[in-house]
Amino acid sequence: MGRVHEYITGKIARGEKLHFTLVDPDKPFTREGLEKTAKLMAEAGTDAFLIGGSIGVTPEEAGEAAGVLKETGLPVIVFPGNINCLTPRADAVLFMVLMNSNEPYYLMMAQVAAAPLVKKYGLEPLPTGYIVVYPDTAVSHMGRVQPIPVGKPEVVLAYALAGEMMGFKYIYLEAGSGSQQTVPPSFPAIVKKYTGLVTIVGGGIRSPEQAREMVKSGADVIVTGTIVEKDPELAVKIVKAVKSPQ
Ligand SMILES: CC(C)=CCC/C(C)=C/CC/C(C)=C/CC/C(C)=C/COP(=O)(O)OP(=O)(O)O
Ligand SMILES: O=P(O)(O)OC[C@@H](O)CO
Ligand SMILES: [Mg+2]
Repeated sequence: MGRVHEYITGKIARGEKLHFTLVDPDKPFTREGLEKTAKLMAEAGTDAFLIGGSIGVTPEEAGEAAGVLKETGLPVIVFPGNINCLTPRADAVLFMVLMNSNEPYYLMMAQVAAAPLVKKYGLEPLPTGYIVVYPDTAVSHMGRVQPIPVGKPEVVLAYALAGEMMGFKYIYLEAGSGSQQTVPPSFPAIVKKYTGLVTIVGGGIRSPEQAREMVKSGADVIVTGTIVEKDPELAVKIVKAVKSPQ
């Protein structure tokens, strides 16, 4: 596997928990504003930047955001809502299958459309099973998601096992950006117990306590986006909670 995968799994092997900062290049940003946020999050200890959005990202915006974020020296990973988010200025891409989608495009055709571009751009693909738990977010709407029953962690485990058997290295348990609730802690817990997948958890994490709970439940990587936009100082506290859960 490539350098970004080595970077992530190396940290996990050393017992670290990771934090990724999500930047949506569709949200209006100035170079100065983004530089400031990137610097703040990098100094707090975030481990990488994700760039992407469900709707409206132009390749130019993705490229500009990647260029600014790369100045921190941290990896920049595309988190694609679609192929429009791909940019050669990033280091890697979460090469995702939206496993609980009812839409063939998100199960195979997005990947077919993306693969030649990922190759041409020289992006490192990080093979990822993406599971969106709740309805009522941009991602669940765009992705035609079949929600996961919250009281049934064994359902999420079955997806994770299937993903692992197909060769994925990452599983992303997503509540949805801006969600009112996080994914149930029982989800990362069961995935961590029975698979060797790198477990990424995101959506609705707005406090250090929630982040700590996810990490203690087994999440390897915590993603925050909305809170970084709304309250960067609180986002810094969340990073610190991830980095030293107790
Ligand atoms: C392999 C490639 C290139 C693409 C795969 C494409 C797939 C499977 C996409 C899954 C469906 C999807 C729409 C994912 C979006 C994930 C994402 C970047 C979410 C970021 O948050 P937003 O949904 O933009 O949140 P806001 O509503 O807060 O802007
Ligand atoms: O914006 P928030 O709610 O932090 O969600 C982050 C990420 O998991 C969204 O895809
Ligand atoms: Mg968005």
